[in-house]
Amino acid sequence: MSLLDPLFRQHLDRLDQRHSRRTLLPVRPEGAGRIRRGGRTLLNFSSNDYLGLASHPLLVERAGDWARRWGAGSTASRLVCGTLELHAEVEAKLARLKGTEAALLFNSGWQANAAVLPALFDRELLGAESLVFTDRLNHASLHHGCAAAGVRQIRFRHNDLDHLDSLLAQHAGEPGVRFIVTESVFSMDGDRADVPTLAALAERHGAFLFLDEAHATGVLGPRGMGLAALGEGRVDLAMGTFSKALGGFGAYVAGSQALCDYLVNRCGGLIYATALPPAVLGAMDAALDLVPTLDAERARLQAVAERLRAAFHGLGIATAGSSTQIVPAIAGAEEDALALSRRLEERGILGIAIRPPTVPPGTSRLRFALSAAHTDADLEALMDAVADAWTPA
Ligand SMILES: Cc1ncc(COP(=O)(O)O)c(C=O)c1O
Repeated sequence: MSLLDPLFRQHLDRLDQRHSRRTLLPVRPEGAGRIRRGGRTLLNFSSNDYLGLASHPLLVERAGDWARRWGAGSTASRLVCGTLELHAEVEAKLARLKGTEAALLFNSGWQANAAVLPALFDRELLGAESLVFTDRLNHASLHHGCAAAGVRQIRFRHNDLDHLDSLLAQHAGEPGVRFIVTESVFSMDGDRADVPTLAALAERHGAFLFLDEAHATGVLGPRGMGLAALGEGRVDLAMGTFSKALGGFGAYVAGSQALCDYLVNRCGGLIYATALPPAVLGAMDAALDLVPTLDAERARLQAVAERLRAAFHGLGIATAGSSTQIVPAIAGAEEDALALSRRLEERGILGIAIRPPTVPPGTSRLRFALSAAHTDADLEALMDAVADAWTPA
């Protein structure tokens, strides 16, 4: 019993009343887009394992091999003695693939965003408060980074670059470095940002462009290296993760050498955290070998997503602005999304309900994430189950 348990319980009761309480439900991965939960095998359309690499033998083998050769832990932070030759090798390989001068590994995407943004908005570095323009639907970790830095966000309407342009113009006379902070693929709507236009706006308004590529890395852009790698304009910092299409864990920042060297000296989340361990680095290294070879899987993923969207539209189900492997089915009310998710589970499909505060109120949804591991028969099963379970509002 902790001192605050009565308050914790009150809070949980309120969440129960609003159908908003979350719980942790253990599952067992079964590979090939399937998991086992509550004694049943379910087709999993809720993971971010877009290329099916989480169980790929090359990643598993190299993770095990590097752990056996170099140990279970990295034993210290990057700046003490935790930077193994392996970190430097993976960073160099990643920078080559991304076409940037340098890359820097972080322990997770959340940690990278929460720690890198405050380092960039540093008043000592910039001499003034930053002007930070952010997409309204940015991921929680980007909000957290802004909040940790104590900056006020100037929010533009989701993916509305005319609105961003007008806000930048509106603040033109004010002192301070401008930052545009956004994502290339939005995790809950599955839509993309227009990166070349973002880069042009950044150029015109003298702004630093920070692009979160968590859901694009591995899936979009040349050799799956994300939309910043298109090279259509300057992206000052591309952040991405190894935890989604790359099948493992951890994150990266790719950009100039000076940017990465600065972060090594100023970014608390890198300086004061133990470095990633060899097994994780082994999986990263193997993913970087595989991902450039997976153009056929990427093309299929997009084609399958297109089919799913068409099927949903045929049923009258809105899919927000989805144009990627993430296809939301908007239910509206939280309890409707939860009921739908339960009905799908009865039909052998895992489609998790996503609710506020992760998405705006009134837009609770099932977020379906497709994977190259899903077969055509899996997709048919999903479409049949949704057609069966969906009750129009
Ligand atoms: C856009 C975005 N950025 C960052 C993260 C955090 O990445 P990680 O899961 O590696 O901590 C996520 C994860 O969901 C995300 O969707």
